[in-house]
Amino acid sequence: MTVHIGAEQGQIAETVLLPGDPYRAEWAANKFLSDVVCVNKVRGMLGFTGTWRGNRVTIHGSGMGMPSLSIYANELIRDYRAKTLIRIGSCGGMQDSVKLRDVIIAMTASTVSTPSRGIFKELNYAPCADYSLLETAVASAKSRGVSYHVGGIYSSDVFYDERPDLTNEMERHGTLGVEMEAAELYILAARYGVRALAVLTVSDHLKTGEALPSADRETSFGDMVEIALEAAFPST
Ligand SMILES: O=P(O)(O)O[C@H]1O[C@H](CO)[C@@H](O)[C@H]1O
Ligand SMILES: O=c1cc[nH]c(=O)[nH]1
Repeated sequence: MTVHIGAEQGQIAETVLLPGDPYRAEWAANKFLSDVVCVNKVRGMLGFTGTWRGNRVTIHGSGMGMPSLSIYANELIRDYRAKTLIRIGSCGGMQDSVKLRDVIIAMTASTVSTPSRGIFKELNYAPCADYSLLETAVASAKSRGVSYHVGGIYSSDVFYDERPDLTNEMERHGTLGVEMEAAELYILAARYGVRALAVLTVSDHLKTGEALPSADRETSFGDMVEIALEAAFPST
């Protein structure tokens, strides 16, 4: 057990899928995994371990925002020895070409700040996805025939943005979407020598104002879950 995760040693798999929403973790575990066991309930941040095509997988909520993700990712990596961490999140679309329910596979994540800012000081570190996960996720998205995009996203510290000037610059520089966790996940993965990726589904759009209801964010993003699983366990 750790401060924030009640699982016993051995109850967390080496591969962990990380939705922000703990109820999405519960939905995805019950829908896609077999032999599912709930391994964490501390603070309502649900985690489940099961198997997918014979491979052990944990699906665990990360909460919203990089400080929360950082707590869970640190404990999963340092205390439970997680080796592959894939965020399965919702995001806001930032380009006209990006539509509601499209999948975004995040190559890199820009930020204003992260919990690691204190370490990097004046350095603008470029957080990036693990290439092997990225490559297999793209192949999976392609073979599933979903509408997907690969490129840079923005990991924001705020959901309610007060800096439209920055949003404009982000859009102008091709940023595909905005969410709130991937950059710190990529940084922690680099620090501890593990693999990370973020596969996102567009739940709303900054330019059109469209938005999916919260029930859809919780339970309707199956393609991104299967893309994440296929990325972690590519069939050879
Ligand atoms: O749907 P999740 O995975 O929580 O991701 C997005 O949704 C939350 C904001 O509503 C933030 O956590 C953001 O990153
Ligand atoms: O962080 C997020 C997630 C979804 N949509 C947004 O606009 N921001």
